[in-house]
This record gives sequence, C-alpha cells and structure tokens, in this order.
Amino acid sequence: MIAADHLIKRYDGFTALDDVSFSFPGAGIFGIVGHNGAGKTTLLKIVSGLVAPTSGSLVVNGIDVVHDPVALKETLGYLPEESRLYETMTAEDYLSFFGEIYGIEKEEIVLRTRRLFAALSLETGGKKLGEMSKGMKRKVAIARSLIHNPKFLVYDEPASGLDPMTSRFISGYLKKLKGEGRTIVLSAHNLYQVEEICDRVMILRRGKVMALGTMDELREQFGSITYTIWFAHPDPSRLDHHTIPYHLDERGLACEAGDMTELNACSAAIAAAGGRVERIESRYPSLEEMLVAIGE
Ligand SMILES: Nc1ncnc2c1ncn2[C@@H]1O[C@H](COP(=O)(O)OP(=O)(O)OP(=O)(O)O)[C@@H](O)[C@H]1O
Repeated sequence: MIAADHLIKRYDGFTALDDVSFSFPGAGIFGIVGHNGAGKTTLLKIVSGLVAPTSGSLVVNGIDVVHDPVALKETLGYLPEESRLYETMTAEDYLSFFGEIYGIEKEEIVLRTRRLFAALSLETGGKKLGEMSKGMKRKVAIARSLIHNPKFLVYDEPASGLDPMTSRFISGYLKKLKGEGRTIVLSAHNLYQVEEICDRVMILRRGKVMALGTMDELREQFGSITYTIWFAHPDPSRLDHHTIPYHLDERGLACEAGDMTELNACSAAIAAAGGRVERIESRYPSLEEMLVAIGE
C-alpha cells in the first residue's frame, strides 16, 4: 500500500531526509518517532504529496506521489502539526467550508459533520473556533481531515499538547479508524501512545532510519532484556551495597540486573548474604529507552 524507496530531501544543502525507505502493507497504523528535527514532519509532508523529495520514489495505493501528488488528494486526510483554524467560524461552518471544496452535497456535509462530532465526543455548543479549548480544536481538525471520508490518513502529532484523557481518547479513536480499514501514518512524541496503537514503527535520527519494524521486532533489535530480582533478607542493614546494589520498592527489596550474567551474580550474592530470592521479572526496553539509547 505504501512503498517509499530511497527518499532524500535537501534544503539548501541541508539533508533533512537521508535515504529513507520503508513499506507498509494494508490497513493499520504506521508510527514515525524521533527527536526534534529528526525529519518526521518532512517525511509526512512527502508522504502526503505536499512536499516533493529531492530524489527517491513513493507509491501510495498505486499512485506515484512524486510525479502525481494531486491524484492522492481525494483519498488523503492530512492533519498538520498545528492546524490554523478560522477563529471566527463555528466548527460546523468550518467543516462545511472544506466539505464544499471536496464537492460534497450540503445535506451530506451536515450529516457527516454530525456523525464525526458524535464519534469524537465533540459538543461544540455553537462556539466559535477561537473560543474552543485545545482539545476541542484538535478534534475539529481531525473531523476536517475526515469530511471527505479518505482511506489514507497522515497525522502529524495528533495528540500533542492534549491532556491525558483527551490524548487517550484520540488513541482510541485512531484505533477505531484503523478498524474501519483505514491506513494511518502518524508521528508522535508520546511514545507510550505509539507503542500502544502502532502496527509498525520507524525511528528516525537526523533524517536516517535507525530502526523499523513491529514493536516486537524493535524489542528484538534493541535486544537486551533487563531483570528485576525481589528478595527477602532478615536484616537488610547488613547487606553490602557494592555486591548487592538493592533498592526498596512497593514489593520489597529489589535489585536490577542488565543481563543473565548480572542476574546470576546477584542471585548468588543474595544467597551468600543469607537472603532468599522471591521473584524475578524480565522486561524489554520501552520505545522511550530505545530512543534514548539511539541518542540525538
Ligand atoms: N522548509 C525548510 N527549510 C529549511 N529547513 C527545513 C525546512 N523544513 C524542515 N527543515 C529542517 O529539516 C529538519 C527536519 O525538520 P522536521 O520538521 O521534519 O523535523 P521533526 O522531526 O518533525 O521535528 P519536530 O519533532 O521538532 O517537529 C530540521 O533541521 C528543520 O530545520
């Protein structure tokens, strides 16, 4: 469905995207993450046909986006990082305005607007866009991106700057859109949201692809499982912090091990000090830890 091959984007000699290739089949959510300036917005604009790459090819649903970006318009819903809404318009008029641009009948626009606002739990109360909260404005912008019922959605940070409740609501809504058979390409700084909803994830660093795959594949790639060992000891004050670097958490005395060797050494040290290992849990690195490991 999406095939990007060797995309390069240069701005006056500065390389914002450096040989980016990926493919994404069928319906689902593709997440792009990376530090500020990594090239996420640039890539999303290229994927939407809004910016031409310096070189490389991009095919979306059989459309050659590099040579015929306009052909994508009917099937594309694009949500920019910051939507400039017309402050003095009501949300209903705003959607009408865009619906008419797409040539949708007036009655149909009213019907779709009502349905979209209901699905987004958006009660406008006749307010003008300038009077709305950030969360409401974001929902209006999302509704606008869907007014022509596109199958392909490109969302630049759909939940940025929103409170946790609204952000969670948007995550759920994106999953619903995916359930309707749509393809979503998104960027996000909220890595927990990406981990939760994305089928495939790309990590960009300074315009280069550092990792690409399902969350499971990324976890494999970034490998190291870490371990937490919980243990009991009759008198923790006698424990030597150098041999057993423990801390106290809500479950009791705990010790972290970075690999199997450390795990074995720590377990042996606990036993030698008269303690008893009660529980061991393994943990994969989170997307956040992967990003930190990759560095800026
Ligand atoms: N029109 C432009 N002209 C010159 N440089 C640009 C232009 N657009 C983007 N860049 C540069 O390309 C790089 C990537 O920018 P981009 O906005 O794609 O990053 P990003 O990953 O979306 O960042 P953020 O997370 O901060 O939104 C940055 O160094 C930026 O300054």
